[in-house]
Amino acid sequence: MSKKIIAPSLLASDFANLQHEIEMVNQSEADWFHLDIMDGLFVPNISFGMPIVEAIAKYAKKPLDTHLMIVDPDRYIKTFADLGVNHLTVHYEACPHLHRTLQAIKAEGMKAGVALNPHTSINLLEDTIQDIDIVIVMSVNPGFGGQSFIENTYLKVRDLKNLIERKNSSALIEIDGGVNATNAKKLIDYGADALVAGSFVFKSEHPTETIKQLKEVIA
Ligand SMILES: O=C(CO)[C@@H](O)[C@H](O)COP(=O)(O)O
Repeated sequence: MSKKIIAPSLLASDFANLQHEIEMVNQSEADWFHLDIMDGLFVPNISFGMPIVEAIAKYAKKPLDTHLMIVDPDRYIKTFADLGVNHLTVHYEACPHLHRTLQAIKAEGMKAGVALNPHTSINLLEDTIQDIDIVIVMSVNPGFGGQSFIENTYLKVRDLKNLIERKNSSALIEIDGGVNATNAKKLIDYGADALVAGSFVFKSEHPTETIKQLKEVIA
């Protein structure tokens, strides 16, 4: 069975101690860094941009899994590649030419991801799933950390897994929003490969131990 992945979201970290938070993830059993880029247009919140991604890239020793919650993401594909990002995920809802966008991400040497809002059907990936490396299934409405997990996500993950198998795609399924030690195992059982965890990790008393706990739960 392939290794299951935990990706702490730095959105919930202490930005005043960012280097310390990055080192914590470096030293932990986490697999990826998850970076949430929000523009205040696609989502009603602004998070952080290029200078912070550059600072993170300087210290991070694990892949940078970057989730663009922005309109017109094509404008910044090369910039993120130059900053050292490994996975670049765009929103289905923000890409009128999704196939072209995926090719452009891959041409820059990054894994190409597509994120689906809670209202967006997995069936819309029928014609692109073979070109996708990662599908982020949003289990909250994007824009904020610390929200409650949407229960319908389990069935969506199951249906997406079926689509991936039916189409012989190698896409990984990543779940983002409200992930904790209670829902993690069930998400993996329904077909998830990677789990993003923000508040559950960074707001806990011992983040390294919390990451270890998540890894054990999904092993
Ligand atoms: O993309 C997003 C929110 O839009 C997520 O990555 C959250 O940052 C996850 O945070 P928690 O729900 O785990 O606190």
